Amino acid sequence: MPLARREDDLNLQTGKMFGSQSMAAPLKRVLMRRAGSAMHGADRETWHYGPGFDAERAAKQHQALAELVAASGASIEWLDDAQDGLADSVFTHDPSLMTDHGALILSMGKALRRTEPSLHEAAYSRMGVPILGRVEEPGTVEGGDCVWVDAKTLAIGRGVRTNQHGIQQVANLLSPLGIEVYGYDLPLWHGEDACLHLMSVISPLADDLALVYAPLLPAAFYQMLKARGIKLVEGDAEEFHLSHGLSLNVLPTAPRKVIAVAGFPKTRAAMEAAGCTVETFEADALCIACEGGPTCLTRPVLRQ
Ligand SMILES: NC(=[NH2+])NCCC[C@H](N)C(=O)O
Repeated sequence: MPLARREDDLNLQTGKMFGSQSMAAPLKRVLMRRAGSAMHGADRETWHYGPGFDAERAAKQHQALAELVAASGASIEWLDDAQDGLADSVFTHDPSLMTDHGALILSMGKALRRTEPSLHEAAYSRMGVPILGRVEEPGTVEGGDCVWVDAKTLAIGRGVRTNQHGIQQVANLLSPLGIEVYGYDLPLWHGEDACLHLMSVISPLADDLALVYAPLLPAAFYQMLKARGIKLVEGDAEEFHLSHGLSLNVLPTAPRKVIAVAGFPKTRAAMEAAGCTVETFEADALCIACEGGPTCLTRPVLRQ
């Protein structure tokens, strides 16, 4: 029996438990890690966190995000909760990527995060999610650099966190599945220690709609989005700068239903004018201080 038929039969029997080659299809299952333990005692300078970082408030803000995610109908799978000093492991978007055929275990560009992919691999093995492949050193790819433009097209930002070796490995793993992988150069922006991912400058809101900060988008990526008829909503420039880019980091729980960081009314109004429903949570201590927003704090396992 062809593989696709066998998978369909299995899904009918068991209910689909993983798979996602879309950025905005309804979120059904997601991997997260509690901030209370992981960020406990984190040293601001070591992690490149801003002066607003406060581990206790970050934990509360993370809890508020988890409540919004759960209320959207997604079930949350928690990574092992431990005070292992891996403060950035709360940003579960980055160490792995989901496909309809299983998870890709990635390889981190930020040295302090190198061991995080093994936490994801352990969680997937517990959850029964197959591993499609692994990115190996010297290749690096972080999930925040990966954007599904559609189910057959993956865009990857090449920058401080993701290199050409890594992009080539992902292309080798995905091209037998009929998926095209495109690499796009990112600017250096605030330097090698700061976090600028491809997802820092775009948040898909639906299959045909995305929130962008166009001045920092790779030009060829911008042209691809336009050529594919994806409508672009411009995030307000001042709010983008004030928030260190977090005003743009928006998590869709379904097409045009999103969770955003509170405090950026112009960006919110632009999304609402494009037909989106926007929920927000306070995230100064967790997101703005630590360079990662609601998309970064979630690794979708099943979107359908
Ligand atoms: N997907 C993301 N944008 N993740 C943000 C990660 C933030 C984290 N502090 C880091 O520097 O790695």
